[in-house]
Amino acid sequence: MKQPFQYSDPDAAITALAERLSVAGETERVANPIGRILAEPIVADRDSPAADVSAMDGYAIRMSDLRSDSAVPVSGISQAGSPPPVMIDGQVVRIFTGAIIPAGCEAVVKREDTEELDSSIRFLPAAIESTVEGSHIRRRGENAPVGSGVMEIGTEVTPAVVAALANFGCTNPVCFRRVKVAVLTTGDEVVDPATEKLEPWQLRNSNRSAVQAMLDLVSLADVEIVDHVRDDRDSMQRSLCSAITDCDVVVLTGGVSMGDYDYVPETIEQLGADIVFHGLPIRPGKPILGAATKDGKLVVGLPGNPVSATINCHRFVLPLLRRIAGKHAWRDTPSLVTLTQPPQKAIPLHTMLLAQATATGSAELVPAKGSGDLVALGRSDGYVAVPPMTTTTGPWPMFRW
Ligand SMILES: Nc1nc2c(c(=O)[nH]1)N[C@H]1C(S)=C(S)[C@@H](COP(=O)(O)OP(=O)(O)OC[C@H]3O[C@@H](n4cnc5c(N)ncnc54)[C@H](O)[C@@H]3O)O[C@H]1N2
Ligand code: MOO
Repeated sequence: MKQPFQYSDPDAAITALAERLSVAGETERVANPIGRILAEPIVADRDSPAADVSAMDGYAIRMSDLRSDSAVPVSGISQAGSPPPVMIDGQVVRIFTGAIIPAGCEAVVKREDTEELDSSIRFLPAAIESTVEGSHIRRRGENAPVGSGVMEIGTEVTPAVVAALANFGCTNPVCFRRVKVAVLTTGDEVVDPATEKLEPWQLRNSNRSAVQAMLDLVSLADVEIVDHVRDDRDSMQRSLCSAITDCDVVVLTGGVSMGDYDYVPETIEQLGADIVFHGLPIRPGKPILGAATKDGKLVVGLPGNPVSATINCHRFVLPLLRRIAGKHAWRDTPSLVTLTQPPQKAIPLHTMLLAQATATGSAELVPAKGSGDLVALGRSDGYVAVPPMTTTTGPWPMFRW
């Protein structure tokens, strides 16, 4: 670990590492694109809306018929799903939301602004006062004219995007391929979570579960390799070498600090990757390591302590993964929260404190004994990032799991 730190804050370190990474190139057509990143711009295949349509249930009128002294006959119906009727001079057409505006119609009057008689209507004062030319008419192409850009390359496909794509007939867009990830945990003391009988010097592998679960949630990654590496140089070299060869991203946990068996940093360098930072002014996670291979693959060495590994996987790996996956807006956009009580100690590090959301814009710190406290981790909704030497309640950014 280098002191002084190469970067003064986590965002600067993330940016420096991001600049060294290769962004997704390969693409594929995807039938269920939710959570994926568009690799082609989506263009309107027709005007949206495709014709002038009514925004209300009511009556299609000519402005010259808008009078309060006598009833106006209703001569036809325009309903969604059918072509419109011809509009006869001096008569109105009953129209429904989404139905096509008949030729000659200049405005739509809401049904509740009329008195409906047997085969005619009277306009109520509200209609006379508020109706102007174009009232309640959605114009052809006002959302997007045919041929215009609807969605850009690099957009993440959310349910809202799926709706927009469906509207333009795009059900299987071209997306960037998923990012291949290797998850390597380390440590002779670490055993499989299913192990029932453990010695006091053993502990269950919670980092593997945390990292894998986090990657499963983002839909951008395929975890191709999950490996546990013993604390010896050869095993580390073998595992890391095949992980770097087969995957775009390698996430390691443990073995990055100053211990005699912390082989991660030297092995990363031996395999030809450049260490962009090793050690940052953050807590938890001071020994974190970020590296990039010559061909732009990402290698992150997360500190082994479970709270540190989990928080820093979220803080560092996820945004960089989104970047590699081709997402345009890859950085986190945490919302601001005010803490219900101030942090207890001012320390000269960027601190990430486990927290529970209590209400919109407010969060409570989860009491934690340190970065091995998995109970506190499990009770948290995320973490709040507090700048160095700060004991005020914020508002500070809250990152949610
Ligand atoms: N001399 C120094 N010692 C340490 C420093 C330092 O700056 N100077 N930093 C401390 C900090 S902060 C952390 S965090 C740890 C990180 O150390 P490592 O990344 O080398 O992690 P390990 O030593 O391998 O493990 C730490 C801790 O976490 C447990 N662990 C490891 N892997 C797992 C896993 N997969 N699941 C659950 N728990 C795991 C491990 O048993 C240890 O208890 O270094 C400090 N030391
Ligand atoms: O990353 Mo460490 O968790 O600050 O103990």
